[in-house]
Amino acid sequence: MSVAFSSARPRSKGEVTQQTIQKMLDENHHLIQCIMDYQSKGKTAECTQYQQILHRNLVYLATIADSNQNMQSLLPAPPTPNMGSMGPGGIGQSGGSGPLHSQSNLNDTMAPGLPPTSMMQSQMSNGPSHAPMQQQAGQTQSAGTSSTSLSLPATTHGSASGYSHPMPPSSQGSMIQGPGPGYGSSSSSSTSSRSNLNMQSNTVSMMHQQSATPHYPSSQTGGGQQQYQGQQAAMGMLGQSGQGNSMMSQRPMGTYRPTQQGHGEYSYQQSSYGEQGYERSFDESSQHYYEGGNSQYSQQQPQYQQGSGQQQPFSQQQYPSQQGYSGQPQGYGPGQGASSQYPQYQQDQGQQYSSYRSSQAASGAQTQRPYAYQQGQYGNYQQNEVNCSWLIGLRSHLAAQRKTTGIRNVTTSSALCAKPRGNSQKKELSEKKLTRHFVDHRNVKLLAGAGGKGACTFHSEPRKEWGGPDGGNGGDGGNIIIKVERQVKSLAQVTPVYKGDDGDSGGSKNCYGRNASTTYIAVPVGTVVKEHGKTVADLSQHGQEYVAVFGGAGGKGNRFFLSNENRAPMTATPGERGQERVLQLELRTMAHAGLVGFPNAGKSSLLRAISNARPAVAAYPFTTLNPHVGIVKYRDHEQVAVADIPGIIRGAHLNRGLGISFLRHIERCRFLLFVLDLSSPEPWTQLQHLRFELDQYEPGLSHRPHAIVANKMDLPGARGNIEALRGHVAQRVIPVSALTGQNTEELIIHLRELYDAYLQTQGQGSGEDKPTRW
Ligand SMILES: Nc1nc2c(ncn2[C@@H]2O[C@H](COP(=O)(O)OP(=O)(O)OP(=O)(O)O)[C@@H](O)[C@H]2O)c(=O)[nH]1
Ligand SMILES: [Mg+2]
Repeated sequence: MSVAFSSARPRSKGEVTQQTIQKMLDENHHLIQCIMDYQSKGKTAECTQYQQILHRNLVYLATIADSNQNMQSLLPAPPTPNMGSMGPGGIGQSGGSGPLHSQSNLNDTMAPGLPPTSMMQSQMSNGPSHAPMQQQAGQTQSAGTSSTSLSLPATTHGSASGYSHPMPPSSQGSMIQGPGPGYGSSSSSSTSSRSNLNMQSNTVSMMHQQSATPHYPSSQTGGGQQQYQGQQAAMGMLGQSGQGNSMMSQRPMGTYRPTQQGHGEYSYQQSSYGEQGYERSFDESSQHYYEGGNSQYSQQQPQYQQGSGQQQPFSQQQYPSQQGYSGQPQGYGPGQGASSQYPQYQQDQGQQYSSYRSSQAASGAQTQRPYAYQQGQYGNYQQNEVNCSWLIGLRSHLAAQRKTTGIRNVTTSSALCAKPRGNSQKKELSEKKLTRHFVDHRNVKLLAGAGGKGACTFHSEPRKEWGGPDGGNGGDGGNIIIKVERQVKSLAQVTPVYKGDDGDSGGSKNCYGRNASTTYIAVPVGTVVKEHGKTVADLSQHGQEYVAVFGGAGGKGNRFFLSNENRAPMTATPGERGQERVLQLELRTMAHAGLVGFPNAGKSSLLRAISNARPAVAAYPFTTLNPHVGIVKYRDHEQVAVADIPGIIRGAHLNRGLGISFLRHIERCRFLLFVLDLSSPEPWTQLQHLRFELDQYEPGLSHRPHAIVANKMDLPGARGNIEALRGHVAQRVIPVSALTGQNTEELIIHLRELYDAYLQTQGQGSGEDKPTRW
């Protein structure tokens, strides 16, 4: 630790006087005002700049404080009655003997002009209880052990010889390393953290001092309390560093700062930073820098508390989050009965730290300190009260301003910062829009690309004037291919005319023209290509292609006509024209079963009841204007596709109603479900008309495997019709209610029976195309 201080000392650049520090404090004050001004004006960039400068100053001040604190070792022990028996100092720091203490070295390099007083020492240091320890350490080191903290053995702090507290090593060591199970730092980790101390010693010291400072206070009297508050504020100003405070006021002195403990705390501090997910940058980190000190402070306290078995329940209450300490060894009892000693201080402390820390934790920690310093000793700190207050204000200001201005305040990766999105569930398209986008018939004119013309050129170059013909051939024209794409659901995107690309012309130097690229027309699965009413292609599988028109061949260049008879052919042919066709594209819905019925029979309702499809349902005819396909799933993962076909009325084959154009969708259905409205009179007549219309569209279509679904059984009169219907038809009748879902299970089971029967016929090689398995 001492090495860390030594490394920081050069930064002070010469003699540091109280005037210098005061000047810097004034500068900080000015900076704060500027920051607030800019903040109010909304100039965040300037704000950030000034905040960084301020942070730098604060760190610098803390560094000076660190470098000067070791004067403590020269100073007499503070008048603490508890010192010998309790507290960290009482803990015995006998170890001054340890090589870890570099107090003697630091004394040599102590800044001149700093008035070391016992009072200051006591104020700054962590306490009187440490003073003896440090003295002892100094003595021991002068006896020859002048090694620095760099020579710390790679052992735990508690066991380090240089920091041999008289107490059981386990107590201090466990506290420093910490952490215990709750923090999980091991001795190796604490050791490794030590290696970083050179860089972070200031931080350590500041944080440590912060934690140490509150111990003095033992605010016993009201007047002294006020003084102490000033002192506390100063601490808050300088990164809540007690050292900084002492520096400002009195040039002070070494705080109580057992080096190893500082290391240990530091190492713990590092881990705590990691746990807190530090992702803020400079100005933000500065805040946490102090907060870290604070937290460290609050974490350190429990260690002491736990050292005293009597305080343990209290500490647990105050630090519920640090239950990992509960298993710490005890017997390090500085704070016996201290909690009742500083009730007022607790309150004040809580107020001071309330802006960035749980005041209760801090105050609770304070109460563990037995160091009963007299308030009179802090009289010199009164002069800093103003500075303290405004720096305390600064912190709260900065914290508040960061929040208001959003300067590096949050991480955008947080879910809380994510842009709120609306309901991801898209609104269902209305039937009208669906109809507009659903096209199941197209006439297309296809013109393949023409071939490129051949070139007629002759080679010529110096000394080779007659190089012969070198005209290249033209490229072939582009084909047009109709290709099935699974993603395409209708023929809406098919345009009336397609023109293939022409091939490039040939060039000189025997350059051939480039062949034109192929033009693809994407169509949905189930598209039938017809020409003059005759089916030329049935595209029922994804990826199937049909070359509708071929591009023209490219022309020949004059090089092609070179012969012995004609050494200089002047002939070059143009490219051929591409093929031209007019085709009809028809989409036939691919489904296993088709729902056929009159309008308002409840087809769409039934499909909704037995599948996941969501066709529109309304109490008016021709609600459904294009087919919808739903999938009925079974436990054995078999799936049956059911298509909802627009309603058919009597005379549909004469183009009444919607006509029978949509009946093409039934063509691919392997079995049919005739849906009858049982609430209507004589429902069997509906079945007769439906069959008639189907046969008008395609003879024999009504004789496909089918079932009769008697819908709307929930309505009155339907039950009477069911028996009459059964008397008129020989096929199976399944009474259901699509509205209530009544008996839909029987329909689903029967659907599976039809499906299985269909599969069996397929297995026997009926020769029919197998519908796409959904
Ligand atoms: N009470 C009762 N009403 C039903 C039942 N099934 C359908 N409906 C009603 O009948 C009306 C027509 O239902 P749809 O499912 O749109 O009939 P559809 O056969 O698809 O009609 P189109 O699409 O025009 O051919 C709606 O008001 C439904 O609520 C049923 O089982 N019981
Ligand atoms: Mg419908």
